[in-house]
Amino acid sequence: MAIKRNKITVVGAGFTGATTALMLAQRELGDVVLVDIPQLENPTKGKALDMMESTPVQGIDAKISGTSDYAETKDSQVVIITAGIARKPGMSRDDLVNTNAGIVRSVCENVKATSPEAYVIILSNPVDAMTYVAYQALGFPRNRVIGQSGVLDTARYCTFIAEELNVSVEDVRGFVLGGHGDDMVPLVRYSNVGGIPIEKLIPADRIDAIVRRTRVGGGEIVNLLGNGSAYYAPAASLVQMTEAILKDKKRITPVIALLQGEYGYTDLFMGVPAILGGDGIEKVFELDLTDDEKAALDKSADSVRSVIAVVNG
Ligand SMILES: NC(=O)C1=CN([C@@H]2O[C@H](COP(=O)(O)OP(=O)(O)OC[C@H]3O[C@@H](n4cnc5c(N)ncnc54)[C@H](O)[C@@H]3O)[C@@H](O)[C@H]2O)C=CC1
Ligand SMILES: O=C([O-])CC(=O)C(=O)O
Repeated sequence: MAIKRNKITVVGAGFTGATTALMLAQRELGDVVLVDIPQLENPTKGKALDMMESTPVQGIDAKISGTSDYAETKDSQVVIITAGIARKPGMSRDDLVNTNAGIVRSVCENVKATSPEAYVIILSNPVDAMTYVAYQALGFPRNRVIGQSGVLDTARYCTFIAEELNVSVEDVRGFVLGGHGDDMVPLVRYSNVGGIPIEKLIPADRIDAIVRRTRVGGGEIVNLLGNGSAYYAPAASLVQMTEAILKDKKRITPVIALLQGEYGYTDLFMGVPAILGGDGIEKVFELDLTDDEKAALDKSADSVRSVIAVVNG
C-alpha cells in the first residue's frame, strides 16, 4: 500500500493558527489544512496559498490548504484547535471563557464527525477549561485530548534562565506545572542547566524574579503587542507536541491532561509532566512535591476549578 503523508488540521487561521500551519509545513510533518469560519473563507485560502507558494523557496514538500469546510479535514491524524478570541491588555485569560467555550464546543462537534480517530491538541484560552470543554464535546478517550500550556510556559522559564546565566537554551531543563494562569507552578527544584541544579547557579532572589516573570509571561507579551497575544512561541509549542505524537517520540513534556487521582485531583484538567507519543498522553508522571510546592499546585488547581465551574454553569 502506498504510504501517504500525515494530515494535520489547524482550526483557527488567526495569529497562532497561521503561524502553526507554516511551522508544521516547515518541519514537513504532513499536509496542513487550515480552517476558519465561512465569513473568512477567502482570507483563509489566501493565507494557505501564500504559505504554499513559499514552499519551493524553502524546499518544503507539504501541501497547505485553507477552507471553512470540515469535509476537507476528514481523517486528520492530529487536529489543533486555536479557534477563539484572544485577550487584550487589562483582560485575564478567564475573561474569554464564555465566548471561547461556545466556539470550542462547535469546533469539536465538527472534528468528532470528520476525524473520529484524531489526537486533538487545544490551545484556545482559558486552555485548561477549554480542554475540559473539548473532552466533553469530543467524547474521545483522555489520551487523545491534550491541552497546550506547559511547553510554552516552560519555554519562557528556560528562556529567562538561559538569559540569566548567558548559556545555551539547549542545556536548560525545567518544568512548569499547574493551570495556565498566574498561579502556575515553575518547579525550581526540578530545574537544571547541563545537569547542575539552578539553585546552585542563580541566587534565590533572581530565581524568584524568574518564577514571577514566567507566571505573567503571557501578559508581558499581551501588554507589548497591545492588540492580541503571543503566537510565535505558542505555535512552536504546538508543533513540538504534534511532532511528539506523529513521530512517536515519547517526549517527556508537560501537557494539560485529565487527572483522575494523579496528584490527588479528580475530574480536573491541568498541566502535568507526561510521556507524549504515538498514542497521545501515554503516561502521567507524579513527581514528589514538597508541602510548599503542593500548596502552590492546590492553589492553581482551585483557579482552574473555578473556571470549569463557569463552563458548567
Ligand atoms: N494555551 C496557550 O498557551 C495559548 C493560548 N492562546 C489562545 O489561542 C486563541 C487564539 O489566539 P490567536 O490565534 O492569537 O487569535 P486570533 O484572533 O488571531 O485567531 C483566532 C481565529 O479563530 C477563528 N475562529 C473563531 N471562531 C471560529 C470557529 N468557530 N471556527 C473556526 N475558527 C474560528 C477567528 O476567525 C480567528 O481567525 C486565543 O483564545 C488565545 O488566548 C494563545 C496563545 C497561547
Ligand atoms: O497570554 C495570553 O492570553 C495567551 C497565552 O496564553 C500565552 O501567551 O501564554
